[in-house]
Amino acid sequence: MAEAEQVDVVVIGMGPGGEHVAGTLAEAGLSVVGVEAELVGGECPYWGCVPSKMMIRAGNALAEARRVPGLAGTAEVAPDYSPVARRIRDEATDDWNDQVAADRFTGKGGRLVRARGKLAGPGRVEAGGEVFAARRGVVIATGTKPSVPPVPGLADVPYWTNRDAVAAKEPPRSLIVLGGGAIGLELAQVFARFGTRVEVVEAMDGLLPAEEPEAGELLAGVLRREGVTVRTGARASGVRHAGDTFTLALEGGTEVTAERLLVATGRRADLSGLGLETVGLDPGAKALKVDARLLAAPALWGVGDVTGHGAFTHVAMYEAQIVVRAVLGRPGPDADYRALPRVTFTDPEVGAVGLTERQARERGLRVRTGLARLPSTARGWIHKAGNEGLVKLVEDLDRGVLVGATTVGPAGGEVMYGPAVAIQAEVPVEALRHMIYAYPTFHRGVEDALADLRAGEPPAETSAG
Ligand SMILES: Cc1cc2nc3c(=O)[nH]c(=O)nc-3n(C[C@H](O)[C@H](O)[C@H](O)COP(=O)(O)OP(=O)(O)OC[C@H]3O[C@@H](n4cnc5c(N)ncnc54)[C@H](O)[C@@H]3O)c2cc1C
Ligand SMILES: NC(=O)c1ccc[n+]([C@@H]2O[C@H](COP(=O)([O-])OP(=O)(O)OC[C@H]3O[C@@H](n4cnc5c(N)ncnc54)[C@H](O)[C@@H]3O)[C@@H](O)[C@H]2O)c1
Repeated sequence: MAEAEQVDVVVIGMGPGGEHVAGTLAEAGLSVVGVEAELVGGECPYWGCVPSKMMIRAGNALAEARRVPGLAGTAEVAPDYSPVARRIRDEATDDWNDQVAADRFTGKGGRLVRARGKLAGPGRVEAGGEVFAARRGVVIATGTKPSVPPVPGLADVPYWTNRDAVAAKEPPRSLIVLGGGAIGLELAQVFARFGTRVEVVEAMDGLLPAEEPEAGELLAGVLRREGVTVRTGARASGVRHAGDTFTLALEGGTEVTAERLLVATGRRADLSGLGLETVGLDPGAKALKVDARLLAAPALWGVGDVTGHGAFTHVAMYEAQIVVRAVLGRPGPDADYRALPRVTFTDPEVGAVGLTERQARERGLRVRTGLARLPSTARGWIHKAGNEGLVKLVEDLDRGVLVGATTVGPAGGEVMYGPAVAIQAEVPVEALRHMIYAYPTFHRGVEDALADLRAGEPPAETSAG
């Protein structure tokens, strides 16, 4: 084996999490090797957040134009996907070329190794035929891959993942979306708005099943009104592909056909091949288990999707900051996921933070919930077309603080920020009730939901004690 080159830190995986750790440490003067098998920047800029949000921006523009009748006259809407495809190539991905990102890292003094990296014992990493010995430690930030369910026939057909959907130059004529989570719903709505006949097939009883059921129900109604077929509680029993048609068979005998099939049934960390066994860790685990300092083993940190704390770029960046502090020996708080925010960028957006009612009850909390419907607020009523939304709050009755909030609406992701601060800072609900909420904003729905918490108080005999 080649003699090991001494460096300070090796980062395996240069997505948003790894790139932030590696770049910041290199800027701080450490000798840092960043190992990347595909593109520096990872899933988010090339096949995830950024291009998908460009698609959504375009779809939303079409939807707003279609809302002109009844509000402001007439508008002729003729969808054309080519500006979207062009923008994804020219502005988001440089045609899937990461030179700018690679230069950004090496410009900070880092060394990039384009290869698949793996551990070769504590503090040692093999990559591209070289071995590195890291004095301060190794960071694993290898992200996730699409998780493809074991539906008979699926592995043998040319299904799409998010990568194919983002790279498409035209919307398909028809599309089956397997999975009604964040990826499935965001992309289903965009393509439908560009004229694709879309059918969403979700195994659980509602859309976005990890979030409050009220949010999934509201979204299902919106999508159906936009012409999307939504099937929930639908289990796929087989898939076949012939000519240019996919046929998805559902338990119960129904068959669904379309030109394309998008599999959006979650993501999984792939720990095999990372050499985790060489440091005494389980390569068959579902995620890299880390502690509140993001340590998986002595001087071995995990960052981002691979840790299983929530597959979001903001989680990767947050964890990266904690690891940077740890490597540099700077003080700072442990990781704290109480106010973990999520936004599904459908229209309406589904903002969520902290616990759902169900999660709070499962933790044994005595909860009280409050719900406000956006169309009943002044701003929602004024907004009219496209005003679907709600605010749902979950209070820990014993502590008198919010532990969860869901904010669905035209600006649902932005409205969530207020409740997020309240949850993180444990602001008493009593104090939230006596704040001034600007009129007529969408976030006044939070005030209404707080009032509903009061109205929804359990009867005196059960609430005592
Ligand atoms: C369609 C879509 C839309 C999304 N939208 C949003 C959004 O709006 N907001 C949001 O917060 N999140 C969104 N996400 C999630 C977001 O993309 C991820 O949470 C984020 O990219 C995770 O960053 P990461 O650094 O953990 O991993 P990744 O971005 O997955 O990067 C990991 C990197 O490691 C590399 N790698 C893996 N194994 C090795 C190895 N052995 N050696 C070397 N390199 C390796 C990979 O090639 C990859 O570049 C979206 C995801 C998808 C798919
Ligand atoms: N806006 C955002 O922040 C954003 C956008 C896209 C993705 N992401 C991240 O990427 C992750 C992955 O997204 P995703 O949508 O693939 O996963 P997801 O876990 O959010 O949703 C997957 C859905 O597929 C369903 N499903 C699983 N197996 C199925 C089957 N055999 N048949 C039918 N349905 C099935 C699940 O019940 C679930 O509803 C998200 O959880 C999120 O963390 C974030």
